[in-house]
Amino acid sequence: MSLVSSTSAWAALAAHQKMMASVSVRGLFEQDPQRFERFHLRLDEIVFDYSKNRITAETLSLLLSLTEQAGLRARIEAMFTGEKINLTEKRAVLHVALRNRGNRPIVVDGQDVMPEVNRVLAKMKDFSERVRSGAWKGYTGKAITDIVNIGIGGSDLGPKMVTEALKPYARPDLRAHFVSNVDSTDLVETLKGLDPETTLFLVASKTFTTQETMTNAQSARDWLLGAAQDESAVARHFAAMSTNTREVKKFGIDPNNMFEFWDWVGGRYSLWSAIGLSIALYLGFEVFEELLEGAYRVDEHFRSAPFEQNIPVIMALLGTWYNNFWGADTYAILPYDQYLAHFPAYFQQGDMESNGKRVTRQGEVVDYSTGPIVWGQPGTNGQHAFYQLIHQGTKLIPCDFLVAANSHNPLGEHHSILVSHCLAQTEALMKGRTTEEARAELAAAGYTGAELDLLAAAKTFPGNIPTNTFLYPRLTPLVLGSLIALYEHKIFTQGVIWDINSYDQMGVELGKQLAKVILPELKGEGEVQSHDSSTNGLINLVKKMRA
Ligand SMILES: O=P(O)(O)OC[C@H]1O[C@H](O)[C@H](O)[C@@H](O)[C@@H]1O
Repeated sequence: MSLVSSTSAWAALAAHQKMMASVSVRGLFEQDPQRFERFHLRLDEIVFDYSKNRITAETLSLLLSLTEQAGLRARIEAMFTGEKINLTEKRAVLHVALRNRGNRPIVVDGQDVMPEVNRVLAKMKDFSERVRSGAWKGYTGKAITDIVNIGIGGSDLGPKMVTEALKPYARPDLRAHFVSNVDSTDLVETLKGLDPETTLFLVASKTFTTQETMTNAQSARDWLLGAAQDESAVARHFAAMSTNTREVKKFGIDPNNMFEFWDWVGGRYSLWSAIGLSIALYLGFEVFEELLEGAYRVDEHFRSAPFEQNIPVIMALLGTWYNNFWGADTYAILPYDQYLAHFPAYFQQGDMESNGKRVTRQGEVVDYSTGPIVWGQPGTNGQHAFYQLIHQGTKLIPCDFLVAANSHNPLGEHHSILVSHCLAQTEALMKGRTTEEARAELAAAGYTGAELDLLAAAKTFPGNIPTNTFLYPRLTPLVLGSLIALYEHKIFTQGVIWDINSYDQMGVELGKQLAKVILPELKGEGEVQSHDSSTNGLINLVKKMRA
C-alpha cells in the first residue's frame, strides 16, 4: 500500500489548507450564526463542540475522505470482531470486549472471550465486596483500610486517574494509593503511616516481569513480613492482576488472589480489565460497572454512527488536520476539573505510546508526522503558567477543554468562576484581539504615541487557535467511562489514517535492555569502559560519588 501522503485525499487537503490559511474562525462565526448548531455533536449527556476549529463543511468532507481512503469502517469491524490487528505481536486488540455490556460473542482463536471476561468480572465483584464489607481480614483479623496498587505505565496511570476522578463516590474509611516509580522514595513515602495489618497490596502487571513493579512488590512483601513475621500473611495482603499465571505463582501470590486478563488487552487500555481492581475496591463494583457502561455506549456509537456524526472520528480528523497540514506538533488536554488532574497524563501514555510510530503496518518509513506530543493540566491553574505561549507564542497548539456544568463540591461561586474561565479561554483563543481593538482599548485608557504603539503590539492576540470543548452535566462514572473511550477511539482512528500499528510499544524496549547492562556495572568493581565516553564517564562518576 502506498503512503497516505501520496493519496488524492491528502493532496486535496494540502491544497485546501492553503486556502484556509487566510480564513479566520472569528470571521466564520460572524458569517454563520448557526455555526455552533452545525459543528457540535451530542452523545447521551456529553456535548462535543468543535465549532471553534479552522474548518468549513468542505474541510470536513475532505477530511472524511481520509477515512474512506484508509478503509476505516472495515478496520473498526476488524478490531471489534477480534481480528489480530496488532500485527507485530500477532494479537487481537479487544479492550472493547472488557466493557461489552451487551455480551455479544467476540471470538479469538475460535473461542468466545466473553465467558472468561464475565468470570473475572464476577471474581472482582466478589473480592471487592468482601474487602469493602470488612469480611476480608488481614493477618491479625482487622478489616482493610488502605489499598496500595503497585504497577507502572498502563498498570498504574488508568486506575490512578479514575480513582482520583471519581473520588466523590469513595468511602472515607478506605484509601487508595499508587506506587509506580522504582525510586524507593515512592514506596517508602507511601508506606509511611500505613499499617501492615490493614494494608492490601495489588500487584498490577500484565507481564509480571516489569522490573520496577517487581522490585516494589518485593520490597512491599518484605515490609509486610517485617511486621507479620509469617509467610502466610502474604495471602491475606497480596493480590495480583496479570496475564502471567506462572510468574504470579513464582512470586508467591495465592492463585485464588489472582485476577487474570489476556494478551489482547493492551497495557494502556487495561483499566477496564482486572487492572481496574483498585477502582472496584476503592469505589465499589457498581461504580466500576457504570464506568464500563459509559465506555460501552461510546463503543456502540463509534461502531455504528456515520462518520460525520461520529465523535471519536471527528476528534481524530481534526487532530490529523492540524498535525499533518498545519504543522502542529503538539496538543493540550485542559480539563477544567480538578478531579481530572491525571487525565492529560493518562492520555499522554495512551496517545504517545500508541501513535508514536515511524513505520507503517507494512514496515515502510513514513514521510509524514504521526502521533502528537500530548500534555496538559487542569484549568484554571494552567492559565497562570503556560497559556501565554498558546495565546501569543509562535507555536500552534490546538486544545481540548473539558468541563462539567455542575460541581460535586458546590461552594459559593467557585464553579461558576471555573466555568466562566473555561468558556472565556476558548473564546479568547478563537477571537484573539486585533491590533485595532488593542489600540482602541489603550486610547480609551489615555495612552498615546509611541507608548500606545508598543503596548498595542504586545497586546495583540492573533486568535484563530483551534479548540474543542466537552461539556457534561457532572463528572459521573458513566460520563468518565465515555470520555475515556472517546479518546481511545480517536487514537485508534488516527492510527488507521496514518497506517501504523497503534498497539505495540517497541520504542520502550531499548532503554530497558541497556539498563540491564549498566546495573551490574554500577555494582561491580573497577572502571567501566564498554560504552561511549559520556555513558562511561557518568557511570564511573556515580561509582566515585557513592564510594
Ligand atoms: O503491566 P506491565 O507488564 O508491568 O507493563 C507496564 C508498562 O510497561 C511497559 O514498558 C509499557 O511501555 C507499558 O505499555 C506498560 O503498561
